[in-house]
Amino acid sequence: MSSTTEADAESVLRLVTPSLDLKRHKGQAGKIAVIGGCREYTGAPYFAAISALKIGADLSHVFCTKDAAPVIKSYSPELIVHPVLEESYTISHFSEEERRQVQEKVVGEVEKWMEIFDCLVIGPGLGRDPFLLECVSEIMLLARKFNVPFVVDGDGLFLVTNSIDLVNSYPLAVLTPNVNEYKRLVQKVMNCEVDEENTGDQLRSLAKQIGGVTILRKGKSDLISNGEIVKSVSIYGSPRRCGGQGDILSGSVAVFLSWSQQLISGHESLSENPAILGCIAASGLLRKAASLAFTKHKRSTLTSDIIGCLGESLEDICPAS
Ligand SMILES: NC(=O)C1=CN([C@@H]2O[C@H](COP(=O)(O)OP(=O)(O)OC[C@H]3O[C@@H](n4cnc5c(N)ncnc54)[C@H](O)[C@@H]3O)[C@@H](O)[C@H]2O)[C@@H](O)CC1
Ligand SMILES: Nc1ncnc2c1ncn2[C@@H]1O[C@H](COP(=O)(O)OP(=O)(O)OP(=O)(O)O)[C@@H](O)[C@H]1O
Ligand SMILES: [Mg+2]
Repeated sequence: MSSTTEADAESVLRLVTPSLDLKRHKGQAGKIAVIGGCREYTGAPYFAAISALKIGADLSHVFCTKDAAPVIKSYSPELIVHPVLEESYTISHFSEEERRQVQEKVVGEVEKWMEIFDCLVIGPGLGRDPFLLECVSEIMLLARKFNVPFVVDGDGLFLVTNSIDLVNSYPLAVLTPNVNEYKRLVQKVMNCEVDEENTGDQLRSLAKQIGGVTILRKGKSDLISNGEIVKSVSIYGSPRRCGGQGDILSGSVAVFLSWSQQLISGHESLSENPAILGCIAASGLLRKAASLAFTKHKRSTLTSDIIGCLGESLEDICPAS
């Protein structure tokens, strides 16, 4: 029997979005890092990182490969871009020992910054290069060591599906699979097919089997579970399915999760789960922005149009003053 209940996403957005306060200094509204961006994909990490800023985070970093960095920098001077990740082709002539040194260097470059981040987004446009994914596995372990929450999306989910221990039992991990990514996750972890009749129950079992991580299953309705409760967000969005909307979502979850954590750590009476709140808020806002962008642009609506509507949509719910 399913016990999925529709979340009141607007109330959650009002609850977790901090007021703009002149006493606050740079950084207090959130420092986010996206781990992603390779030769093929530069749009995805940009969409995730810029969405975080547009919603209200103070700083947004991107850790990507050397080829991707100048491209991502050229999209926006607002992003702090670190060209540190390496793909196999750049080290193909290296010995085992030299490869180990490169991996240590890559992970060291991220470690220098790890403590300052409120949340990581791991995977948008990461690609599937084996050496790069090995380094990213180490970065995930490092984030767990530092207790930094992370959102796993895109190719990060490809990595995690094949090495579930990377996220198993980490309560600060959020997975945001699309239809294909969810199917692979269910097949690998539960050894069965997606059950469209019992979506909520299956999602809850999956999250439980991965030790209580939070999963946001994207689709016609977004479904969210941490293995205990199941929430849905079904606010009308947009009929356009252009690529990149999931990237907006992953960057948004990172910001709202950080804000929820801040809120809850300051209020002992609040017992809500910050990852669940972050997912509900992000899903609600993305859908509202997608709907607004669609009323303006109809069939030509693109991901950048939706990003352009994030501010107006949030303002509608939580006015800045
Ligand atoms: N503008 C951009 O840069 C965008 C990049 N994106 C990125 O694209 C990547 C894939 O995301 P999708 O949502 O398309 O993933 P899906 O898993 O939904 O689909 C990808 C398809 O391509 C195949 N595929 C991908 N990489 C492959 C590889 N190395 N070898 C063999 N087959 C491969 C998969 O099997 C699948 O059929 C992610 O990193 C994602 O973040 C998307 O977010 C869309 C926008
Ligand atoms: N059928 C649908 N109807 C309405 N909204 C949807 C539908 N499918 C997805 N969405 C919305 O679009 C958002 C992105 O989901 P989508 O499945 O496109 O992610 P994705 O494939 O990872 O995207 P990306 O191209 O960025 O990788 C979801 O949060 C959801 O709100
Ligand atoms: Mg995606």
